[in-house]
Amino acid sequence: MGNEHSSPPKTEGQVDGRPVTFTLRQDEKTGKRELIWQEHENASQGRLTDKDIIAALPVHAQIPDDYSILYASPNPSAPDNPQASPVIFKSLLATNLPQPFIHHFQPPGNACWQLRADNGAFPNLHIIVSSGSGTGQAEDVWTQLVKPMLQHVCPKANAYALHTTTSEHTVAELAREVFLPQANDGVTQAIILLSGDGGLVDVVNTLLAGPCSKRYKKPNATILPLGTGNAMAHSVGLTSDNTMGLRNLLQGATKPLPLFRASFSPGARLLVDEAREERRLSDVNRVPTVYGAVVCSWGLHAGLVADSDTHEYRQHGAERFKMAAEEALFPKDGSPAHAYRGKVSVLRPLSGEWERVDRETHAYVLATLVSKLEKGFTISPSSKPLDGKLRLVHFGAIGGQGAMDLMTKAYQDGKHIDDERVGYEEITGLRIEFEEEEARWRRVCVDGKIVRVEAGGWVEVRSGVESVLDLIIDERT
Ligand SMILES: Nc1ncnc2c1ncn2[C@@H]1O[C@H](COP(=O)(O)OP(=O)(O)OP(=O)(O)O)[C@@H](O)[C@H]1O
Repeated sequence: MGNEHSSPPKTEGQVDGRPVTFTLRQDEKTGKRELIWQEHENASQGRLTDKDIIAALPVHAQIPDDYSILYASPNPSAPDNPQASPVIFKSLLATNLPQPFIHHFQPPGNACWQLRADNGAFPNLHIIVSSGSGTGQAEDVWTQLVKPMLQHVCPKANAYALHTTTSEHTVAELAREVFLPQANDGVTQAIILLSGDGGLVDVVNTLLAGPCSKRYKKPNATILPLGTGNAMAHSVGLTSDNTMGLRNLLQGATKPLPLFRASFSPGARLLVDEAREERRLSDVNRVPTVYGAVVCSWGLHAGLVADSDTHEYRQHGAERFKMAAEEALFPKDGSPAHAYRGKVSVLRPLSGEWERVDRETHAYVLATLVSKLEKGFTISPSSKPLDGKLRLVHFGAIGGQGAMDLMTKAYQDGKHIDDERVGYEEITGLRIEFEEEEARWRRVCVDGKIVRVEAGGWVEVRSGVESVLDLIIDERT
């Protein structure tokens, strides 16, 4: 009793039928676990680290000592092929594992996988493989990781619908033709999205575009980090291990996905196909509207997302944002970084009054529901996963170097918010009235989509939109 240095748990067991001795090590500082097994029949040792493990699942109620350990293993082809899945699915059968290992890696009672079998009926399971997201890894991640895992865990593995995108419209069409009518009919649906934030936003906007019936049943969705920024995936913590979101899928529970509404003046247009084409936005009560779950911005952020959304830039993955930021802050013609002209007003919690931000020019105006916009870029350190709080980050035209310094601090765990030049607060509304002649300075980013507002136009963002989708997240991470 009271022995602080007790030896790590050990058991005699089997791996795939071969006798072994298991040892479960836990790092005192990080708390991370490692399962090591020593084979009895030869001198070889096997090991699995915490970050690679997807789940430990009981094999059968009548053989309580047997567990399948599902894990992700590095893909040897990945270093030479940007479209290859970084990891592949593997499993092993383990008998008599140390109890603390089972306790930690067996999905908890409220885990979503079980929850989805509502009233004993299996949900309508949809897999969306977004071939145009990120650097194009989604198809290989499906083949090498998600599909074999589903076949392993799901006895009705063939009872899913696989949808591979063929155009930028695929996800919205699917949501309009299948997800919305089924949700309105009260059908339980689970959606596994192999895409970036864009896939999620397309689903949400389509679910909100039609009328909701009284029987509306929110679909469950889970996202794998296969886009460029993957803001949602990074912000809810599902990239903190090596399983590409599969641990989250098997171990997480559902939580409503908070949304904001961005309403625009009548001339606002969505820019598509590298801004070669423009489209009208959907009207909500005759007001052009886009819903978002991640970010609405104007200024530097919107500009660099828009400028880097080309085939050429996309090949650079998340680097594309840094490359475009460099060009925006230090223009090649030697001119200074742009000072964006417009009136910015905010609505604060518990206040019914719009209050003007006391500044005529701006460099960065960004309202967000999440903490990270890309890996390591902590734009809103106070945001907790799916807390539903809209937060504003803003600063004035402080020159290219000043803005670059603040962005660098955002990569240091969000230290920019301690800088006195940065405004950071919780809001419930944001309104921008644009005072720019040139169209490129009137571009607004909503979750990666770019909306160009007409001269003299405006955008108004409000939090607190009723959720239409539940996201699966593992809050223990
Ligand atoms: N086969 C395809 N052909 C054309 N466009 C596609 C195709 N598949 C997906 N798209 C479009 O590509 C875009 C990809 O967006 P998504 O957000 O998923 O990835 P991303 O922009 O790389 O990542 P993030 O938003 O996380 O930075 C979406 O607009 C989607 O509609």
